[in-house]
Amino acid sequence: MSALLEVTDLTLRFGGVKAVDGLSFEVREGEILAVIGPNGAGKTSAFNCISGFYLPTSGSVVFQGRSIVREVPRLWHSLRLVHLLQSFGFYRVLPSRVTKWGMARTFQNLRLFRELSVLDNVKTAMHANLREGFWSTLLHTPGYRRAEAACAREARGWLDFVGFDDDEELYVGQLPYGEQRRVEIARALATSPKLLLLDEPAAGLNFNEKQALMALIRKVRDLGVAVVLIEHDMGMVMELAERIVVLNYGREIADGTPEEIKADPLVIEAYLGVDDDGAAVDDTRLRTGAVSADAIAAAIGDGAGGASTPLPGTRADQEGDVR
Ligand SMILES: Nc1ncnc2c1ncn2[C@@H]1O[C@H](COP(=O)(O)OP(=O)(O)OP(=O)(O)O)[C@@H](O)[C@H]1O
Repeated sequence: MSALLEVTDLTLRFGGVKAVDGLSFEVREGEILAVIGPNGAGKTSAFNCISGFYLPTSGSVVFQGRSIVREVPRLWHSLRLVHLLQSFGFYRVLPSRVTKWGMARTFQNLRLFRELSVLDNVKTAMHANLREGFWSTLLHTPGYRRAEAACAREARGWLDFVGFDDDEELYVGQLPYGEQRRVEIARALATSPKLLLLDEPAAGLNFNEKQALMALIRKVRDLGVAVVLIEHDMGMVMELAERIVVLNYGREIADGTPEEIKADPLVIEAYLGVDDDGAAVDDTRLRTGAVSADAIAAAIGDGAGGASTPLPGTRADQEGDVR
């Protein structure tokens, strides 16, 4: 499988904070890749750089051979004109363009038009591709009406694909949270992506909804669309992802199959930190069996919708939260 997306040495600073620190990874065509890491590890910041919402401090992002992040000449840096130029669209590719190139995304906090109907929300994703001009739109010419009808048909097709079977004329704001998530995925798919980025798609979903979401993500992959998801539900990640990239403090600390990741001491340490003696859960203690990899993997994962079982005496146990 060839690389669809190549992220190289990506760095994003917020003042003194390095949210993303020299991150490099690639996404292959048609794969399901999970990006995991403790809270604040830089996952969403990386997504925002990749999809054109944030301008990284340095590094490159190449999607289907096209550069999303463009090198800014040193002169502009020294004249401190970088941000001014970028705000006018120079040296950057805007998110709308990235979407046209075939990358779609959803957000950690849903970004739907709550006052629009379900169908209209999905149609908005296709309007950018409508060829009808100003006058035909204003005059509602037969050509415009045909294009609109085709757009509505396609939007219904995507709603059907994601399993939305409620009333398409309801305002999105009237829908339960799980249904809104489906609509957001339908809207992303309506842009005909080659790569779909999902930011915590299972957040707030119950067990059955998570199961349905996993089935949907596999269905999307079967269309030939690569899916990259940020997710805290380790049960879901381990079951769904073909490959996992793990971040900690903005850096990649591991990249491998779910089995490799579960057994990786750095990953375990990143999630569990120190034990009650203040000692890091390190490789030696794992090898000697003082802490078993399986037990820690169970603590990292909470099953798709199930309850988590932190190890006694770990930070997760003390805080009551393994995210
Ligand atoms: N707009 C911002 N301004 C300043 N600092 C920010 C901003 N966005 C994120 N950060 C900081 O960057 C770091 C990475 O945050 P980010 O949200 O990318 O992490 P994350 O892995 O997605 O976390 P979570 O799993 O909690 O969503 C954190 O230290 C965060 O406080």
